[in-house]
Amino acid sequence: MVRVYARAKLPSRHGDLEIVSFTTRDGQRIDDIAIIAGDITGKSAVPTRVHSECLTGDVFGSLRCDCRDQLELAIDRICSEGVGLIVYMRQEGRGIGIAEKVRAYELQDSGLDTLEANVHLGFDGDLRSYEVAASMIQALEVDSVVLFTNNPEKVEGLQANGVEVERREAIISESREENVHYLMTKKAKMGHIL
Ligand SMILES: Nc1nc2c(ncn2[C@@H]2O[C@H](COP(=O)(O)OP(=O)(O)OP(=O)(O)O)[C@@H](O)[C@H]2O)c(=O)[nH]1
Repeated sequence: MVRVYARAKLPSRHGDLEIVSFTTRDGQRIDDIAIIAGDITGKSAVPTRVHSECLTGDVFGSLRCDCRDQLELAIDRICSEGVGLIVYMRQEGRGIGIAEKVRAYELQDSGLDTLEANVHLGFDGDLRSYEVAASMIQALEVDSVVLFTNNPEKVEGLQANGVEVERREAIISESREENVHYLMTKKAKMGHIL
């Protein structure tokens, strides 16, 4: 479904990485990207994080969620192992986009939890699909992955789209006063394993 479009070196403050972009089969550029450490082509049990964009956390360091902590744990892990993959999916706000996510935060500030806020706005709790992520992993010719996630739906979503997940590894950051309610809601209502 997707193919590699371009790849370039990405020296980073974490270590030497590579960035890869993709197109659909009919040539449309997609915004989702892969960040790679080492040589993953044809490899099994590649340490892999499929990360959903979180502008507030990933870029601005918001403490409302654990997104940035998880991203940094994953980058440090693949850099220290010298091999691994981060598939960075532009599925901001579990797929509702940044404008609606801010509205969802507004609703959470007045007492709703993260799921109730989505529902109040007329969305399902999670709109993400893992079809494109799976296709990117396949386009990179990765044989199988060790997936860093606490979300069983992510494992199932990749497997359903043909990715061999050798095993899941938890990716747990320190909970903070600002995100403990969010983390507890993910555990209680969204099946996350913390
Ligand atoms: N709609 C909505 N999205 C949120 C909220 N907080 C964080 N997000 C988004 O949630 C996504 C991350 O999802 P999480 O449920 O934290 O984690 P996950 O990716 O399902 O699971 P892990 O692999 O364990 O991290 C990112 O796209 C964030 O922008 C929120 O309160 N509402």
